[in-house]
Amino acid sequence: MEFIKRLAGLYTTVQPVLDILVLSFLLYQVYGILIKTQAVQLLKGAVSLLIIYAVAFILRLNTLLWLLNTLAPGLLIGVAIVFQPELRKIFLKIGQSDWFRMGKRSTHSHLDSVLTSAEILSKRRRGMLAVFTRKNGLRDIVETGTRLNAELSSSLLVTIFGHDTPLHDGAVIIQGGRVVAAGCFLPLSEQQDIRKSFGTRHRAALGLSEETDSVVMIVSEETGAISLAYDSKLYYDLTSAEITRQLEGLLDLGGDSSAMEDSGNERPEFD
Ligand SMILES: Nc1ncnc2c1ncn2[C@@H]1O[C@H](COP(=O)(O)OP(=O)(O)OP(=O)(O)O)[C@@H](O)[C@H]1O
Repeated sequence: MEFIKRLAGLYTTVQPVLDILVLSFLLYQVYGILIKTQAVQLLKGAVSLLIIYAVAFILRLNTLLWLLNTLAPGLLIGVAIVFQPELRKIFLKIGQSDWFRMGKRSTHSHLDSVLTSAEILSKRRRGMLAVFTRKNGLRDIVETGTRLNAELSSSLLVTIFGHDTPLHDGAVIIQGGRVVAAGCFLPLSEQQDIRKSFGTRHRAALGLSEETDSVVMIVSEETGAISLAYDSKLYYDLTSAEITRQLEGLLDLGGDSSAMEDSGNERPEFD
């Protein structure tokens, strides 16, 4: 009995810390999702309205307060309509998050296999789209293609993308060293400021990176450029060393993905 009382006493001390930790974690996750879905505009709008409301409340600007209170339901519906794509992306990310996933993770040799195949395909001017899954599951995307569940190897990827077979059209989904599916259809990005010369392959890679936390490697059929798309950005025409460094960080293989921001020539490719 004494022990339970002590435990309860200890919990009372720890409770505020736990409260703050859980709240910080949730706020951090929400912030991450907002940044990655480019819904910061939505946040800025909401904060501006809150500030106006607070000022009106403190200064007792009754007419403004009345107007804001009257318009609030309409504003909420309006915001939901105007920011429907952003809200959709936020909910998609939350819904697909699999924070407790225990599945196998990608390793260095998986990364090397994909990069080797990308280099071979690049020389042969064959296009490729390879998706590395991270926390978000891609069940819906996998359903659009053909399930393979095959062991990942560079020869398998070169076989898929190097020949005009039905599976070369679309993307392969890679998870934990296995090619889960091929010929998958990815959502197309609607970003306007992406380079005009980019076709649907690059748009599809960018589109998936807007809706999920996946990393997509693209080989351009036209130029042979190897690029990466993640966190709603496209990093065009990277060297093998840059790709390795990025993927090491993004797939938790001991590298540093923040290196992208530090080096000059690796800016996202928009104009
Ligand atoms: N939504 C999509 N999901 C998956 N793959 C797609 C999608 N849209 C296009 N692709 C792939 O991209 C190919 C068309 O590439 P397109 O030439 O339009 O793009 P691109 O970005 O200019 O690339 P490239 O530089 O390789 O020509 C299709 O044959 C198909 O394999």
